[in-house]
Amino acid sequence: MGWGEKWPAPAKLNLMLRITGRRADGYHLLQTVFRFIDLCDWISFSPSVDGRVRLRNPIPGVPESDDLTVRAARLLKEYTGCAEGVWIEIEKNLPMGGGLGGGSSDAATTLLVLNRLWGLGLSLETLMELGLRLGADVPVFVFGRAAWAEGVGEKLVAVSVPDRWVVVVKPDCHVDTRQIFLADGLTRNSKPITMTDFLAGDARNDCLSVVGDLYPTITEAIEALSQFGVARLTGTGACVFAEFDSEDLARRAFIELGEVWQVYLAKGVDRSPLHAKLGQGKF
Ligand SMILES: C[C@@](CO)(OP(=O)(O)O)[C@H](O)COP(=O)(O)OP(=O)(O)OC[C@H]1O[C@@H](n2ccc(N)nc2=O)[C@H](O)[C@@H]1O
Ligand SMILES: Nc1ncnc2c1ncn2[C@@H]1O[C@H](COP(=O)(O)OP(=O)(O)O)[C@@H](O)[C@H]1O
Repeated sequence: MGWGEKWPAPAKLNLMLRITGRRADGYHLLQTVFRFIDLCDWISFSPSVDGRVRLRNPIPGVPESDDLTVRAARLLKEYTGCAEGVWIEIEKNLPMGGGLGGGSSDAATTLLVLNRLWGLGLSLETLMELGLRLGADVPVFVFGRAAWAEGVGEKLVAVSVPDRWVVVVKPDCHVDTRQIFLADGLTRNSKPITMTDFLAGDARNDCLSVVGDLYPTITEAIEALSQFGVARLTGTGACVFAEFDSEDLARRAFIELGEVWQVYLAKGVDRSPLHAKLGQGKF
């Protein structure tokens, strides 16, 4: 591997999401199943001579120093004392505020790739801990496997979920995760379930009722997608998705829904495309 290569930052889906409690600091305790899809942002890195971390193409509306890739690179420097600098370039394909975890995935790709390029030798566990400081969704992207998650999403156990084709519909709205977790009507006391319960079909998302009330277009997207398959909300939205056993069925839904909605056709994968590219071995 070398400088200048493009590295994938895949999207995730929450195949179910239950809120089972709340910590003293206000963060919510969850049970969720994460799986990756082969829809990706792409990030490349080149060395800078002045030791600074800079973005070649800041995302409109996101100040450079707030960008999760910049924050991830600065955190690595601060944690290790590394004096290197880097130029980061992001090819942004994943919708923001969509519940696909794009910003978190960009951060994880930055942590894993710079750890290699800068020769820092940090373990996956350490990178997951650093990731958690950036956001609750970052650890799973560092982990790189479909996972059953608890805590705020940092207690992860690898799981295998069936291979599926996926259609994702992106309603024309951005959902603020914080706003959903602050909502009065949010269910916060769901009974914990097991992976067996999930596999038997218990796959609801506790955020859906609040999200649907606040954003009627998300309810409409669920209704539209339900004509083709079982439609679910990922994370706190805005995206909704359905899984299909065959590419043909998925493609039919993708084409028909694409006449009205912003849609994506993707394949579910158990292993993150980033980890597949990084290969086995030491992080
Ligand atoms: C709930 C999930 C499921 O994947 O939703 P999505 O963001 O993917 O839609 C995530 O865990 C979200 O993770 P992430 O998007 O990284 O959230 P963070 O930046 O850590 O938190 C944003 C805000 O949401 C609230 N928050 C987040 C996670 C959590 N378990 N409990 C919370 O109460 C907190 O108020 C926090 O300030
Ligand atoms: N590299 C990045 N890509 C996307 N969003 C980013 C990035 N860096 C910071 N953000 C901020 O994080 C917010 C959530 O983005 P994102 O992870 O795409 O959504 P979600 O958590 O709903 O999947 C964005 O609205 C943006 O303000």
